[in-house]
Amino acid sequence: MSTIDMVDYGQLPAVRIRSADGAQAIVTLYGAHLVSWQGADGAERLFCSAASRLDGSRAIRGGVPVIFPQFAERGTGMRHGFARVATWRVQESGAGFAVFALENSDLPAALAHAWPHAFALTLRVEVNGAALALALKVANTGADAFAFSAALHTYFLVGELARVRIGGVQEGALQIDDKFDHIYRGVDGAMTLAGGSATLRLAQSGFTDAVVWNPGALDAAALNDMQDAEYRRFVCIEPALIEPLTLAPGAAWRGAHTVSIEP
Ligand SMILES: O=P(O)(O)OC[C@H]1O[C@H](O)[C@H](O)[C@@H](O)[C@@H]1O
Repeated sequence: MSTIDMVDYGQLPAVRIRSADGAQAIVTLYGAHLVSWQGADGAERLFCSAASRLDGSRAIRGGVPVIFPQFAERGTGMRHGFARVATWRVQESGAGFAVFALENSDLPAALAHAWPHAFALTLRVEVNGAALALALKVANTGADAFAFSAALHTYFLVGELARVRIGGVQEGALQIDDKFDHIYRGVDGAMTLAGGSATLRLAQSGFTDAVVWNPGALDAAALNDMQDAEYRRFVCIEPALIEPLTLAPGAAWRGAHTVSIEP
């Protein structure tokens, strides 16, 4: 069986993508937010907070938020941009994949007003046995250039934060035990994440940077959409394009993120 169907995720309509070999992903239309990914082994690989709102009133805490057109507070617009709080459409689907789309004309007036550019975003989500492939495309469909940043703010589920080892971002493995927030610039090779139920191999293209983030105990306690102890259950490794890129009219940019489960 290889199909997509509509399911509810909390109060949010979502698309479930299944591959013939038993992998599956769930993506809410709110944010084109990948909230669950399981390889054919049936193990969940993404963290989603039990305290997250799932009603469209604020961004989902976990999964893979799509960050566009600004990263964090590096800009004058909404923190981490509006893509994660906008409602996307299903543009296409097939064996083990779906493509989600968002254009400026889909935005509520207030958001469209605050970022008055003509754009077309697509996010392609594909799963098969032991791999997840995400591809974000940003196209300038207007008559004027615009600048944007983007990221796929992936929350990986781990067994215990202190046992996590991240390879490929620095000399030797990176270990984290509490608050950590760092942008690694010019990341081009593969990264690895050990500390979940299997080692994951991460690769990215188009995205020039990788952000590694965990709020740590104090900041997690201050977040009202995360339970206090949950910070020990995830690490964010985010393919990112931090420095704003200027896109000419008619031009497009593509960023890809693939995650493979090591046997
Ligand atoms: O709470 P959010 O708006 O989802 O942001 C969560 C985090 O995102 C990124 O990883 C940033 O580097 C962090 O500084 C930020 O705290």
